[in-house]
Amino acid sequence: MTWQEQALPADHPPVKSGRIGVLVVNLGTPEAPEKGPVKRYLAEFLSDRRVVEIPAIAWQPILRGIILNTRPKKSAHAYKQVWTEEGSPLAVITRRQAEAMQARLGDGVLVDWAMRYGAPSIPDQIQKLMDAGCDRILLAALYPQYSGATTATVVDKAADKLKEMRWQTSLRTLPPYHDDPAYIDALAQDLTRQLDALDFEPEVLLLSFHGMPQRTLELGDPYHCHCQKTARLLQEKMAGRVPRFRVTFQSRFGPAKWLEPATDTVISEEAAKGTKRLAIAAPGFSADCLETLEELAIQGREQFEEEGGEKFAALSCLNTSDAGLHMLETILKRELSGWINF
Ligand SMILES: C=CC1=C(C)c2cc3[nH]c(cc4nc(cc5[nH]c(cc1n2)c(C)c5CCC(=O)O)C(CCC(=O)O)=C4C)c(C)c3C=C
Ligand SMILES: [Fe+2]
Ligand SMILES: [Fe+2]
Repeated sequence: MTWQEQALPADHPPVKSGRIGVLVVNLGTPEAPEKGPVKRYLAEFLSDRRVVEIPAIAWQPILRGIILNTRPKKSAHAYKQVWTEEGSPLAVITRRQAEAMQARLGDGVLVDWAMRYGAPSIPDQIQKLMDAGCDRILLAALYPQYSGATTATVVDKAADKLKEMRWQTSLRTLPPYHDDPAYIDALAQDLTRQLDALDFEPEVLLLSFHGMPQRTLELGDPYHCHCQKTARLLQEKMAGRVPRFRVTFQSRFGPAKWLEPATDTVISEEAAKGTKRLAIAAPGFSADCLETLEELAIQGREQFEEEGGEKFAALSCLNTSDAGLHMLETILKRELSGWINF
């Protein structure tokens, strides 16, 4: 009998079987569009020190005393307007993206998905992949533009899980892809397809990115620069398809100064100067979610029409479009190279 054939002691930890896992991650979303689940979700999200960079001793009383007593009701109402039979759009689309990647990457890898806040959690999904024999995992947070509040906190959460282990899985993380030709091409192709299908020609296309506190830019977070670079490359690629592009930042939260110009301010400015036909895209979101479906498609439209606009279109995110899936397949395969060659 060779040593490889000897039985392991009963209490021996499971032997990993050399499989490769991919964990697709996005922000997270409540379990239901009701006050209780929204409150639990917001409590977890807004307690993350990467998201709200105020010392806990000052922030937690504000969060627990004010925000978690007022915002959940309002947010639950907003979630109700976009909720689907299968659940929250962000979770449903992320799951479908992972399923599509499993089909495209083949049996050589196991693809699963997780939410940074809420369920399925990153630690549970890492455990699941390891239980299935993965000793190498590619952690793919689907944020094209890097920020401490999004990309870094996903890595922190995975590292918290690995901290518990004697025998860790190897981990790779997907780099930001804000200027990757595969991403820019996918956006240009998919937005052009959607513009071609409209029954009007927009005078302006707003490129609306999620906002961040202005302070994060001053502290060196590359997020703002990544958004600007995505926008510049996309405008170059789509040159001539719409007369004007404008970069804006949405979803301001709290009283601090956020990145400008704000999307709602720009919608007002455009309406005030007589723009009648406006389209809006959200290239920083890899999946449609509350921020695109409610804030842009519902509130944005209402605002533009009330202020004198006539034609409005909120374009979809890459989601599971052909262009979007092709892009994800390209960047995941590239990141897996050396582990598995396609
Ligand atoms: C795409 C990148 C995102 C960045 C950067 C980001 C920063 C950021 N967000 C908040 C506060 C909130 N964001 C909320 C929702 C939300 N945010 C993102 C993405 C980014 N956030 C997504 C995809 C979503 C949608 C989630 C969904 O369920 O569909 C919310 C919750 C909704 C609400 O109550 O309005 C809050 C709050 C901060 C403070 C921040 C940067 C520091
Ligand atoms: Fe956010
Ligand atoms: Fe910048």
